[in-house]
Amino acid sequence: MHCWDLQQEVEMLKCSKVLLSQRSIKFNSELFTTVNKNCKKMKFLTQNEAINVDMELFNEYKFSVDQLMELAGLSCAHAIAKCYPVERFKRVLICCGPGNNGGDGLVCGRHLSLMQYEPKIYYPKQTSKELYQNLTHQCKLSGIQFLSTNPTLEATNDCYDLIIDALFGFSFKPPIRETFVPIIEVLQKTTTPIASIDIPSGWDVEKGKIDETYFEPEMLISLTAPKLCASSFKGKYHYLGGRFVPKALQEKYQLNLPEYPNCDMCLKI
Ligand SMILES: [K+]
Repeated sequence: MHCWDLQQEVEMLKCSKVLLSQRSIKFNSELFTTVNKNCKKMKFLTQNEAINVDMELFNEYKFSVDQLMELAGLSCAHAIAKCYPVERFKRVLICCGPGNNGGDGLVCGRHLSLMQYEPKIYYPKQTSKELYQNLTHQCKLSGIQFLSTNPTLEATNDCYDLIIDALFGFSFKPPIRETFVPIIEVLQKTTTPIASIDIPSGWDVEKGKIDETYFEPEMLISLTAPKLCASSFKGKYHYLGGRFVPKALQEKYQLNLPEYPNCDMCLKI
């Protein structure tokens, strides 16, 4: 990828009146940003903004959790399949947390199994809510095995080609509670690539890597819009998923999302 000065690039686009549907630009050596077709920088959300967008989708737009989770999990499965082809990354471990991020992981697993992957799920803190019970039931009937103990470092290195991190999303508040410390420690040391859903688990939603408990995923799939911590993501693949935000809501929060190509569920940013 070329190094560009953002301002110069925007000026150039303005002058030449070229409309580009999306463009990834690397500037200041590390920080990636994307400019939409109106040359506006995509917004990276604070934790409160992410929670407010979420609440508005449910309260004002009357979406149900099931609806959005299905689309979010499906978009993650599509993004993963683009970067990790099933021929080489068949054996997938999905680590699911207690909230909606974990639910996205369950949905993603079901879709990956339909795409011929062989996922297994580690889901240490299950809830009795009907939605999660149903998602778990669907995974089991799809032939997905649930692990009863924390996977060891050796198992993650030898028995899996890819790990999906669906432990925590935008509601995470550090520090990591006891139940999840062992799996986070394994994720820090494993040599198997990790794809994180929405937030790399353990990262502060806004400040990113604030203590030694963090791991570096190879892939990040930001849902709805990237959160502030995504600006310090250094992995190979950053995707946007969750193509369900109505235009009016995008405008209200000035998300400046890039255009998704055609009917794709996800977009490389
Ligand atoms: K996550």
